[in-house]
Amino acid sequence: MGRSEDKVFTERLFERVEPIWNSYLEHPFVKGLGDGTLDLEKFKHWLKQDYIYLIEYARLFAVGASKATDLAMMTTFGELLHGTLATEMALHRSYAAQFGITQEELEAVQAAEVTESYTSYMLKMAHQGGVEYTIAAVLACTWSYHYIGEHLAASNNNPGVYQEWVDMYHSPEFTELKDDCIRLMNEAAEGKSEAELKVLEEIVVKTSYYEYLFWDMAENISNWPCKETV
Ligand SMILES: Cc1ncc(C[n+]2csc(CCO)c2C)c(N)n1
Repeated sequence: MGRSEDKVFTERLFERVEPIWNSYLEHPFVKGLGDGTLDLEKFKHWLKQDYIYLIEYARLFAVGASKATDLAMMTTFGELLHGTLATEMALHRSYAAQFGITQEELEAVQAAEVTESYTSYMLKMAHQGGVEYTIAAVLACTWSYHYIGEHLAASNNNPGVYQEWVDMYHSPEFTELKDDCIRLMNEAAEGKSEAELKVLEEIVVKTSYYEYLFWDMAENISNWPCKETV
């Protein structure tokens, strides 16, 4: 019998999500980031929505810390929480300032449909299960951005005004955060039944699809269709 437990869990996950993540690399928004041709208005929309996304995402690490099964895991969640609130959100604030968007404006942004749906889904899963659900919910986000950052840095294109973006997501600090998430996932998967692993796998697949929808939302500068009339 072929036992999938013989493979490290995240290797199995990667095989499942690789085609989805490769589709990000073909997405016009991501391509535009990589070669510097991305329309600034689209980037500003992404930035504002991502700021809201990160606030909700940071809550997930707090849920993870509260559900952690040992002190080392709790510490890792604390570091991930700090990394998001301090490092990543600071880059967003600095980009925003560069483009004339104030911090007050950033905080007043209304979540677009995808932002709300994606963050609500992750938080729902995190609250529903043990700590492994939280880890599965955050994994695609952290890992797929690193995947994109690495790919864009390796291509010989010039990201221009988006250089800092590319640099951040494959920087040693972010590589470490991504590796922490992978390690947490494999530790949490240890000893789980195939049925339990399947549930975790579906969370990673679904969040990977949400990541694609998030790129689409930014590319199309979409928000709730009624926003102009309310
Ligand atoms: C939609 C969306 N998905 C993923 C990330 C990337 N990201 C979010 S938190 C984190 C780790 C620690 O800050 C990383 C890499 C993003 N910014 N926006």
